[in-house]
Order: sequence, then structure tokens, then C-alpha cells
Amino acid sequence: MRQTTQLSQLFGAETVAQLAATRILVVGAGGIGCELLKNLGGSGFGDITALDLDTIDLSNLNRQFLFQRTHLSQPKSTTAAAAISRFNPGIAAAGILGNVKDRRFTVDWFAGFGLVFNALDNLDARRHVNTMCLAAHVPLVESGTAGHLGQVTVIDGGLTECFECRPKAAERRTFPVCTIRSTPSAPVHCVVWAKDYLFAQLFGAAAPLPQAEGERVEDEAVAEELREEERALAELAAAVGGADFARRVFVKVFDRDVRRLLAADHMWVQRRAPEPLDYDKLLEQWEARADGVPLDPAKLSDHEPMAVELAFALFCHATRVLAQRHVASEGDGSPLVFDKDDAACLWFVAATASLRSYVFGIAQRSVFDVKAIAGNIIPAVATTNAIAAGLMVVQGISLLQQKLRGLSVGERCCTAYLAYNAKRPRSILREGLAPPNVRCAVCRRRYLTLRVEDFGRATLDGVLRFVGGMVELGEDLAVVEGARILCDPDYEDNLGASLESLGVGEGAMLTVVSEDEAVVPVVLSLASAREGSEGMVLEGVESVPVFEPLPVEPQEPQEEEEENDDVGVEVVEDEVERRRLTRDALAVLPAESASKKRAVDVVTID
Ligand SMILES: Nc1ncnc2c1ncn2[C@@H]1O[C@H](COP(=O)(O)OP(=O)(O)OP(=O)(O)O)[C@@H](O)[C@H]1O
Ligand SMILES: [Zn+2]
Repeated sequence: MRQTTQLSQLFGAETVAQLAATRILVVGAGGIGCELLKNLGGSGFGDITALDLDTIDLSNLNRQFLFQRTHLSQPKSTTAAAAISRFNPGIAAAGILGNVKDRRFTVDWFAGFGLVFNALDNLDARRHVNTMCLAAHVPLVESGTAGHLGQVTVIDGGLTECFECRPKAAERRTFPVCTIRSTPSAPVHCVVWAKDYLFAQLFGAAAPLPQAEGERVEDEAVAEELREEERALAELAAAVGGADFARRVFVKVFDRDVRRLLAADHMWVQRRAPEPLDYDKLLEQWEARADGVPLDPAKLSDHEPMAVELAFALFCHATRVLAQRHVASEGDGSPLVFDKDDAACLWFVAATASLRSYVFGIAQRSVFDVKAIAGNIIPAVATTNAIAAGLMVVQGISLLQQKLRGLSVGERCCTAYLAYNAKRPRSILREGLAPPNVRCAVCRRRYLTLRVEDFGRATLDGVLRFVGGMVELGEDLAVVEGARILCDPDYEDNLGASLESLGVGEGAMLTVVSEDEAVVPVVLSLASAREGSEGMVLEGVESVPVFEPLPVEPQEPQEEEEENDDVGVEVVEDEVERRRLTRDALAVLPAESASKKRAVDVVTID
């Protein structure tokens, strides 16, 4: 009661009633999700459903504070829902264990919510929820964090950009082969070489290094040299487990191969030349340091870079351990697979990357850093999640208030970026919401619901005629369901078939595309008929926004990686790499061109 009074003073009685009555869906009950659910439960929202596919793991407990040790192995969704119900018994909170991509979570199911919050950690699920919310005409509050950076935005189909309106950077990063094999210049190059090349060649299923798209080694002599180097390593790998294996590998990759590289003088005119490492000298150095005490890797500091003789000793140790394991595993023919949580794998990659860094004069990284780079992990920061979750609730309340008052979506809502740098440790950058991108392949569609009484009787042709009589579909149609083409102008065999015989039922989404670009594709979400209704019913015809025909002149795609230096974020040298990683992970930071800057306000948090 007291809480309701306080909320009414803050937001007004009308908004408070709206918050209590709106059904909320939270997808993901992890780092952001736990914070968000706790906030929602205490901000006047009265009906909350949490959906998550996972169970609680020990590693979640440090930041997903709705969970305790006693909850290990229990579903995150139901545990989180129970926790917020305990905080605020006045709310209805439910948890569902499941993958949001499951067929059972249909467009109809999404349409039962008034507002959806995404607290997910992967692009695939975020894309899916974006599409479902567009199809169900439900607004979505989107979020993503990576380390100290984060983003929260609002997606309201047809009125704002959707999750797909801006191109996303690929999730997997690639590097030119020459950089990795011959001219590394950053710690990440050494880690990729250690993990994807040396580890894979010696113990794993040797495969070519992941290459940058369209890349090939131009200089045939260099390519031949690299192939030769690989052949020699493969021969050596065949002797895995033999006496002296670690020494032979060391001498080949850190001494002989480096000397050969050095011989190509032209490569080192502009770059620092590499320096080979001497096995015997390092052994002597290590023995002097160890003073008869054998290496115990478990006692090494995870957070400090390794001295060269320590990296040497760890390399020899890890190589022996992995070689023995590989020999044992060859019985069943299975190569070793790098696992960042396996100590020997991590030691090998950390020691190898460290030695290679010494060879090429690159800054050393600790085992902890190597683990993050090798596992492509950016550590989760609880406070970043907490700030993002707070902003999500503010956006959610603003959105409902706007709708209540008939205001446009951009009047209160915005995109908020959490930025971080040495000069301004915590800043929130505010950016106005942009309208949909007319070329977006996802929101430039009309999302309609087709209710069907009998899927066994309705034919594909019947659907096209029925829908075509109510909305413009254009000429020369193709119908696509997921990755299947059900028909197109040259393939009409299925037109007379029933939906049921085509395996198309409730929950399926049919995309009807015309060859005429001016006609916006129509997506039909199939649902069962409402009680008492017959035949087919098309819903949503009135409410969908109608897009203009596409501009005739195709625009050049905008530069993806440009720094947007107008937002007051100063990037210190060492942060460039992290920002790039973060940008990939968030995949939603803006890619602005100089000619298209948006107004951004900066708010600094003390
Ligand atoms: N397709 C999906 N359907 C439902 N929930 C999902 C789906 N994909 C991811 N999730 C959930 O989203 C949450 C994301 O939270 P978070 O980023 O904190 O990840 P985490 O797995 O809990 O932590 P970490 O990855 O750091 O171990 C997770 O709980 C995860 O189970
Ligand atoms: Zn879009």
C-alpha cells in the first residue's frame, strides 16, 4: 500500500494502474535478467513472466544474486520468479523453463504481453524475439552489456528502428593469415596462433586458420613457405609423445622458424624484427630460478604476465601433459579440443602466446587475460548489468506512459549507451530513437495474423487468394517458411496442397514475397481460429504501418567500424581492442558516417 502511494506520487495514479495491469515478459534470467526482475518487482509492475532455458550454475552466483547455493541446478526462470514474489508478495510472477525459439512460444503467445524485455546474451535469440515482437505488435526493451559497456533501447515496430535495422558485426572475428603466422602485432594474434594453429596442429584436428573473408596469401613464395612450415610441424606432430617432444616443438617454432622469417629482410624494414629464443639458455635460466623445485602450475599467478623462463617451463610442462593425453585419446581416434576451462589447454595456450609475444616484442598478457581472449570472453561486470537493468525499467515505464498519453514513442524513450574510459569512468550517452531503416529486411514487412479453422482443408493457393483479396501482395509470388520455399513463380507444385500436408500449422510463419520491390513482403503468423469463427480470418490489416516504395538509387552500405567520436568517448590506446570486441559482442553500437551524426547527450554518473 505504502509502495503504491509512493509510486503514484512519482508517476501518477493512472500510470501506476497501467503498470499493475500490463503483462510483462522478461526473456533471460541471467546477469541483466536478475537485476531487471528485481527492479520490475519493486516498481509497480504487477504481472511478470520470466523465460530462460538454463539452470543455475555455480559461476552464476557472483552476480545473479536472486540465486543461492541451494538453488544450484534449478531453473533460473522459476527460481527468479519465486525470489521476486518473496520480495513483493503482491505481484503475480511466473517462471518458464524453455528456449524462446521453441515453436510453443507463438506470435499469439507473445501478443498476450503488453511489453517484452530482452535480457539475453546472444544475437540469435535477440533476433528471434525482435521478429516475434514485430509480428505480435508488442514493444520491446532491448539490452546488451559487455564489460563496462552496455546499451538499452526501445523497439516499437514500424515507429522505431528494430534490432536488425543496423548491420551487425560478425560474431566470429577473423585475421589475415599472414598476421597470425608471420607478423603478429597484438596479444590477440599470439593467442589465436597458439590456440587455432599450434594447439590444433599438434593435438587437435588440424584445420586451416580461420581466414578473413575473401582473403588469400598473395605472394606465392610466402604461401609455399607457410605450407612447408606446416608440413614440418605435421611430421613433428606425428611423433607426439616421443622423448624430447616438447624440446623439438620449442626449437622448431621459437627458434628455427623465427630464424627463417628473419632471413626475409624486406619484412623487417618497417617492423621490429623478431628474436629467436634459445632452448638451452632458457632451460639454464629456469633451473637457476627454480633451484631444484619442480614447476607447480597451480601455484602460478593468474593475473600477472609470465617471465620468459617461466613461460618456457610452463610450455614444456603443458606440452608433455597434452602429448600424453593425446596419445591416450588416439585409441578412440579423438583429437583434443581446446577448452578454456581445462587447465592444461589453458597453460599451453597462455605459455605459447607469451613466448611468441617475447619473440615479436608484443606486450605480455596474464593467464587470466589469455583465457578471456581465447574463450572470446569479456568478463561480466555486475554494476554494468545493474545500471542497464535500471535504465530498462525507466524505458519501460516511459513507454507505457507515452502510450497512455498518446505521445509519440521518441518523446520520452531513447537509446542509452553505457560508456567507460579512464577520463570519464561511467557515462550514459543518450541518443534519440531513429525511425525504421526502409531497407531493413525484417521490419520492412507487414506482419499479419491468419487464423485458420482447418489446416487440413486450407490450401496454399486458397491462403494466397484469401489474403490477396484483403491486402496488396503484388505479382509473381513466392512463399517461404523458415528455410523452405513452399512455392515461387517457377515452382507451383504445392499450390493445391493443404497446409497440413505441407507441415504448416499453428505457430508457423509464412513470408509472401513479390518480385515487385515496391510491394512490401507480408508475413503471415498462422494461428488457430477463435471459438465460433469459420474458415480464415486475417487480423492486423488496419494497424500495420505502410512503407513507402524503396528509393530507386541504392545507397552505399555505411562503414561499420568507424569510431563515432562525437559522443564524448575518448578511447585510450589499450581500449581500442576492447571496444572493438565489445562492439562485436553488443552488435548494436551505432555505425555512424560523418555525414549522419545524431544528437547525443552525455550524463556522467558520480
Ligand atoms: N534462446 C534462449 N531462450 C531462453 N533463454 C536464453 C536463450 N538464450 C540465452 N538465454 C538466457 O539468457 C541469459 C543471459 O544471461 P547472461 O548473459 O548473464 O548469461 P549466463 O549464461 O547466465 O552467464 P555466463 O554466460 O557469463 O556464464 C542466460 O540465463 C541464458 O540462459
Ligand atoms: Zn528493422
